[in-house]
Amino acid sequence: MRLEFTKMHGLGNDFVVIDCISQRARLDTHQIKQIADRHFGVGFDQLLLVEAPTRPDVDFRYRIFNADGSEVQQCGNGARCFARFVRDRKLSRKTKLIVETASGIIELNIAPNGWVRVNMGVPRLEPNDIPFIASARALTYPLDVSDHIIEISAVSMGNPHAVILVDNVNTAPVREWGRIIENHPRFPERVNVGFLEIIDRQRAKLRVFERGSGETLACGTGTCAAVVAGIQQGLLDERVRVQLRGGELDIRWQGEGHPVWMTGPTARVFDGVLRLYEWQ
Ligand SMILES: N[C@@H](CCC[C@H](N)C(=O)O)C(=O)O
Repeated sequence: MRLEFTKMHGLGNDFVVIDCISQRARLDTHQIKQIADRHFGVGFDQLLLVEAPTRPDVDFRYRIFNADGSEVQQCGNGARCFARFVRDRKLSRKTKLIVETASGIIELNIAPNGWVRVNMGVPRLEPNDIPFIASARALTYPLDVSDHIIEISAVSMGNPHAVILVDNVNTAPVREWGRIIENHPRFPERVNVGFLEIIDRQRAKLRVFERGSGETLACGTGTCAAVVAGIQQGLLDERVRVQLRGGELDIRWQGEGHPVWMTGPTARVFDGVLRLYEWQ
């Protein structure tokens, strides 16, 4: 199978993007993991598939796979790259795209400078919607993590997120706790784990240990979830600039029932061709 692809990134969260409208792509989990491999493949945090819509009121279908081959509901940095990809490949001339994902509809607005503003949808905070096992909804929940009881917030941005407040993201146990919390039995579909440091009411720092991919240089949905958790706890204002290891994102949330808006850059790194039969 011969497949053209583009390597892209959003703040260092990197992607292989494949146009499945102009070419036929059927990838199994083994092949996805091989492409994800940074030594034997191309390497990516997520694989993004651009597909024809399954309903008349949207422009495209957007599918997302983690490096471990699992298909997931949402990817914020990927959504911005998706918009840039369809514009660069001339799959659409629209500057506002309506896109279906496994967790619902998102709206992508492309600015002339390549930045993209995304309506990431309304966050869900009920434990069952995340899904997270808890007897009732709360601002924070105690969770047992390697002999500690820590406090986490739980937010769904279409995909599940746990958010932990820390004093310093540089010294936070991102990999150690990230791995444990990702697979914690109270998160039946596993979880992305964000470590949030508040600088002031408009600025924060964040590191994210992503479900199925490990720590990434940035996570768009993780950033939205962390800002939602910070606003809910009265620590952040409605508009927040978040510093991630790979750069900065602008997040706006007007509160419960409103969608989260995320604005950030996109980058195209190179185009390539995969010949999957060579790996068998
Ligand atoms: N990098 C992403 C999130 C990708 C999916 C995540 N790892 C999951 O399993 O839910 C982003 O920018 O949002």
